[in-house]
Amino acid sequence: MLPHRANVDVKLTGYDVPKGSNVLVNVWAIARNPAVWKDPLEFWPERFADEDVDMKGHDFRLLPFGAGRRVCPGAQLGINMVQSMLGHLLHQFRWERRSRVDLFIAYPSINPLCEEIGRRLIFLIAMLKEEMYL
Ligand code: HEM
Repeated sequence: MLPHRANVDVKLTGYDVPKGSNVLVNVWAIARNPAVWKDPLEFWPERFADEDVDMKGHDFRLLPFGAGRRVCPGAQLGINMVQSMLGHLLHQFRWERRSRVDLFIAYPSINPLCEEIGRRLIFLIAMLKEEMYL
């Protein structure tokens, strides 16, 4: 999650977080935690159809838009845009399932790209942190 800064001394689940600390919620780890999600590394979107998972910040298992006071104000617009884009793709193209696709095995070249993008994002965040309020 985007970094935030504690503006007061606070105790969180037994840990002292001093005022001024940078705080990051590790959503990457939450999403891959088998205690939270069954077979977390499986691409299995039906998992969300089976239970009612709020994605606007009330269910801490899934936080695509963050939570609390700094939750993404564009969440509904984002959801509408994704649905509209998906609808257009489904409408304009004929889709068929050839075989089971493992995205990471099928496109190994994506991995280094993801890592590079990740590195650049971390660099960008570090720069923003210097320049701004993060
Ligand atoms: C699917 C699309 C989107 C995703 C996944 C997304 C995700 C996020 C996340 C994770 C945060 C950080 C929340 C936190 O720190 O707790 C955020 C913040 C923010 N988002 Fe989005 N967002 C999306 C679309 C949009 C759109 C369409 C807009 C505006 C039109 C927008 C405007 C913002 C703004 C202004 C913030 C900063 C809020 C603050 O710090 O007070 N987002 N978003």
